[in-house]
Parts: sequence; C-alpha cells; structure tokens
Amino acid sequence: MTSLLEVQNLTMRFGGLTAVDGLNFKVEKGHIHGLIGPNGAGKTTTFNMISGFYTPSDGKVLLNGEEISGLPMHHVANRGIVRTFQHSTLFGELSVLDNALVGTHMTFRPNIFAAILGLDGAARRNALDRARSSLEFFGLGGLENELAGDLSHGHQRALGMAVAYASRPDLILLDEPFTGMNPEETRQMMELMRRLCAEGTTILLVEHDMQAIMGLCDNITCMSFGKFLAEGGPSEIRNHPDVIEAYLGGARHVA
Ligand SMILES: Nc1ncnc2c1ncn2[C@@H]1O[C@H](COP(=O)(O)OP(=O)(O)OP(=O)(O)O)[C@@H](O)[C@H]1O
Repeated sequence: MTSLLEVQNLTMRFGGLTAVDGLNFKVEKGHIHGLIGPNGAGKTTTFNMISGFYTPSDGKVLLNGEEISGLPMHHVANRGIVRTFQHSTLFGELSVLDNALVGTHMTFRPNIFAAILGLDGAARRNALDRARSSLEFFGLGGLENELAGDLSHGHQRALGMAVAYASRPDLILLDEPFTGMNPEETRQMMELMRRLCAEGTTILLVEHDMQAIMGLCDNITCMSFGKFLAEGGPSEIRNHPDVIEAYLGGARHVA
C-alpha cells in the first residue's frame, strides 16, 4: 500500500554543512507521526523540504506516490500539505475570522474575471463556511471578532491550527506546537490533535515535549545529526538504546 508521505534519501546541504543526510521514512494515512531528535538534528530543515520551503539538495518527497519535491509551497499546499511554524505567524491586527480566511486562501484563488462577473460569490461563501467551521472545530467559534493578537497563548496556538486546517489538508506538519504551553493547554492541544486525526487529517509532528510525543504518536522517527537513527512506536523509541544515547549526549532525557 502506498504511504501518504514518503521521503527517500532526503538531503539538504548548506555550504559545507549537511543538515539532513540521506533521510528515509514514511508517514501512513490516519497516523500521528512524530519526528524527534536532539537540537540541531535537522527536523525543521526536513519540514522545510517537505512543505516546499526548501528544494532538497538530493532525494525525493512523495505524496501518495507522486513526487512533490521542488514544488513551490503554494503548489504543495494545493496538493494537501500545510505546515505551522515554531513561532506564531498569525496576523495580530486582524480578527480571528480573517486569520482563518487567510488559511482557506490556500485553495481559494479569486479570479479577476470571475470577480468582475460576480461569479466568485459562491467560492467566497464556501471559504467563509470553511473558516467558521474550522474555528468551531478548535473551540474558537465565539471569538471570531476578537483580534488575534488579544488571544491567550493557548488560543493563539489553537488559531494557528485552525488556520492550517481551514484549507482542509490531508497532512498537517506541526512544528513544536506545545512550546510555552502550561499543562492544561498541553492537555487541550493533545485532545484537539486526536480529534483532528479522527476527522481524517494525518499529522506529522516535530516536538521536544516527550510526554506529548509518547502520548499522541502512532509511530515515531528519531533523527540525530541529520541522519535517521531509529523508528517505532512510543515504547520502542522510549527504550531504544541509540535514542537514549542521542538524548543523553545532548543532555536531554527521553520521558
Ligand atoms: N538556513 C540555514 N543555513 C545554514 N545552516 C542551517 C540553516 N538551517 C539550519 N541550519 C543548520 O542545520 C542543522 C539542522 O538545523 P534544524 O533547525 O533543521 O534542526 P532541528 O532538529 O529542527 O533543531 P531544533 O530542535 O533546535 O529546532 C543545524 O546545525 C543548523 O544550524
């Protein structure tokens, strides 16, 4: 069976530094898949290649068996992959609803001729419906007229997810979504991710919060110094000697 996402020999060189070095892994449809590794292991660079932000120096990214590596980000988004960033990329001066509408823009492209003829009204209504239902899904329905910049940290994180979900992607790449969250916000965010997955969205998650990773993921790929290190379910990874060594070497502990 073809995996939803597959990276083959994925490699990124920055001058003399090989940040990602011949990486191979697969993400199965319907899974929450973790990508972990000590600081500087190459996780964000891998995300940047999958989402089209970087063109790989070598290797391929396949979505449903079709190569997407080297496509620009908006083409990758149109194929069904969107990402969130480590730090908030919300428009703080815009309303919560307008931020969600920006997310729908991934697949809603107003056409000047359609606009002149007034033919894009249905597409606009469709975008509005998707933005609103995405906000509802993430528990932000009552906040659509608030400014995004006025929301609490937890709500801003949920809005970041709602913006990504507004284009109804097949795969969401989440880069450290739990950073700066208190335990209650973390619990709520984990619940949202489980619901998102149950709705049919596959998730690839980069995260340092090992409790969240171990509690959420079906499968985990661990990388170290740009290379594949280990793969398996939470208990396998937690007890894997190479993973423990990689984290202890970096003075971090696997939960
Ligand atoms: N644009 C760039 N130019 C040069 N070097 C880079 C660039 N981006 C990343 N690197 C280097 O590539 C390596 C991998 O970085 P990357 O950010 O992908 O790691 P990471 O696993 O996401 O780390 P962290 O967990 O700290 O976010 C690091 O040595 C980093 O300094």
